[in-house]
Amino acid sequence: MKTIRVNAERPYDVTVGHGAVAGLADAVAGCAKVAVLHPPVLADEVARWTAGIAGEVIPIVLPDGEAAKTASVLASVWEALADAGFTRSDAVVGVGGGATTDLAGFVASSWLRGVRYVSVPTTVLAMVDAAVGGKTGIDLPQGKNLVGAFWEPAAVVADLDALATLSIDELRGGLAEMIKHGFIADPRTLELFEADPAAMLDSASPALAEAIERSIAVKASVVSADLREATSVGKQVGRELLNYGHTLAHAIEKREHYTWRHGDAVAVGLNFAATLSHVLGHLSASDVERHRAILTSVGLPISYESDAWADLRATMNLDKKARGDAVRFVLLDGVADPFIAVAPDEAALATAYDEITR
Ligand SMILES: NC(=O)c1ccc[n+]([C@@H]2O[C@H](COP(=O)([O-])OP(=O)(O)OC[C@H]3O[C@@H](n4cnc5c(N)ncnc54)[C@H](O)[C@@H]3O)[C@@H](O)[C@H]2O)c1
Ligand SMILES: O=C(O)C(=O)C[C@@H](O)[C@H](O)[C@H](O)COP(=O)(O)O
Ligand SMILES: [Zn+2]
Repeated sequence: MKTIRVNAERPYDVTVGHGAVAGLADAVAGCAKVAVLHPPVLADEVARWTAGIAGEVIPIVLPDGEAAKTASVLASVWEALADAGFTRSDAVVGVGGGATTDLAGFVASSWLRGVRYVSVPTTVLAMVDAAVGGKTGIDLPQGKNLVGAFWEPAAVVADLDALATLSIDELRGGLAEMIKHGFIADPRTLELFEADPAAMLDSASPALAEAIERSIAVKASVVSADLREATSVGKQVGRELLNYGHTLAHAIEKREHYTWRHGDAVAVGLNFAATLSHVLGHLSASDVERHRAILTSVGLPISYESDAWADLRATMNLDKKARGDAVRFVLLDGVADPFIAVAPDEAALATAYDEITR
């Protein structure tokens, strides 16, 4: 078992390892009621994992996956909490993938203006990224994660045993964020992928466990330094760093009406961001090729539709990094050497997109 400290506004621990969920009862000790939000597929696990909780457990079943991140689901959970007489001595727990933890965290941030929140991520993506760092929220038809709050968990419990039931496609989606962490901050992660891509697709492999721990450490370190994502400037890159690949990824997700896996969209977005870095004269061609090789070695997509650029470019204007009508990208000069590009040349953007189309 490993404990990784997040030292932002309200310090908390991420506990990661086989059997970590045994720590859940302690994380909600003293809470009279514990609302446990989860997708239908995890009902049995939730019953087992919450059996040792002293307070009253109130399971709330959410729609599966991204369908949970809507205003109507949010409102329905608020009403369930009201009906249950949920007060400030109670706690919200999110058990599931990143969609569940994003919604559950937002519920906790907004109920009575904020109650205790504990995150129990059950996908690779949620363990290494979504459950850590306090970004919560929902989607709108107009754009991804457009409504939300920063609300830090009191604890994150990442039990690697939970990954045993995850489909290979969902596991793979999480690898995209890990590869992102590798390129922005941790070359050793890239070496782990290059040494044994198949091990990264095996939920029980020690190599995946090591890479997950490294990835959580990257995320913890970045959000500890800049929880609220202050505007980054040039080579001074704070939390916006974690948005590498996401400007295009979120536009694809919106275009696909949130039916694409986030991780798959991020994989395409990483290829785009690397290619754009190269087109603008920064990243070397071999480093772009390294992105493509690692992403494809684990079966992630790197291309998107050739006729979609105008639509995707328009959506980017609502990206949260944009300021006024200046769209901004996290780009790389090299591995672990990021910078912020403000309003890059439109022709360069189109050229880079053209290079990643199928
Ligand atoms: N807040 C953040 O910092 C942050 C970071 C990255 C991603 N995100 C968000 O996370 C979401 C993506 O998360 P995700 O990839 O985990 O998707 P997800 O939450 O939709 O989960 C993927 C699927 O796996 C199922 N599942 C979850 N755990 C399982 C398990 N142990 N066994 C079997 N099935 C299981 C879910 O029911 C779902 O069908 C997106 O909404 C993205 O925007 C947020
Ligand atoms: O934690 C962050 O900050 C990130 O950017 C991590 C991303 O992987 C994640 O998808 C996040 O939800 C995107 O944030 P957004 O502010 O662009 O919606
Ligand atoms: Zn992401």
